[in-house]
Amino acid sequence: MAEDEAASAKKLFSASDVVGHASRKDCWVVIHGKVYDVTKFLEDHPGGEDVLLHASASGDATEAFEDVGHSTSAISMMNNYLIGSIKDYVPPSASEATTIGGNDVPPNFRRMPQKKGPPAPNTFLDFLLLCLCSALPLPLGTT
Ligand code: HEM
Repeated sequence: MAEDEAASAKKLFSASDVVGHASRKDCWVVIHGKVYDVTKFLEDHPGGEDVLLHASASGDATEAFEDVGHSTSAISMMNNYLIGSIKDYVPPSASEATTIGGNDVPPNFRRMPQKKGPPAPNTFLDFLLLCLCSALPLPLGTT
């Protein structure tokens, strides 16, 4: 039946559940809202254990994982380490500054950089033009 699905759904974790599993003896990574226990994979990971530990400590390894451009065989290997998924997962693309469970900042509290709009380009020119126009005498009745 849907045993595969049930197996891959596994446990539901909250963002804070995954905090504190970033050591050589206990290393979880969160990728696309799924939680992987890669402790046993650390030594075998072709990219090295340090990147996994670092990605684990960052709270959400999705971007780091995607940046590497893992092969399809790497992606299919991931199932071996799947232990569950994150409840109410907020993808990192929704906020670059937020890390899941990184520091107890709620996902909807984001410090987005305030983008300043460009200054109005012709304000000064408008001003000059106004001065010029009001300084010019109107040539009325000069015929
Ligand atoms: C369960 C999770 C992961 C699995 C199963 C996995 C598996 C693999 C595999 C099989 C490779 C060899 C190249 C390939 O086939 O694509 C690889 C390379 C690599 N992985 Fe991972 N990986 C995982 C997570 C991560 C994470 C979270 C990072 C974080 C940055 C990472 C960084 C790298 C790097 C830097 C390489 C080396 C790429 C290269 O030398 O070209 N991996 N990984």
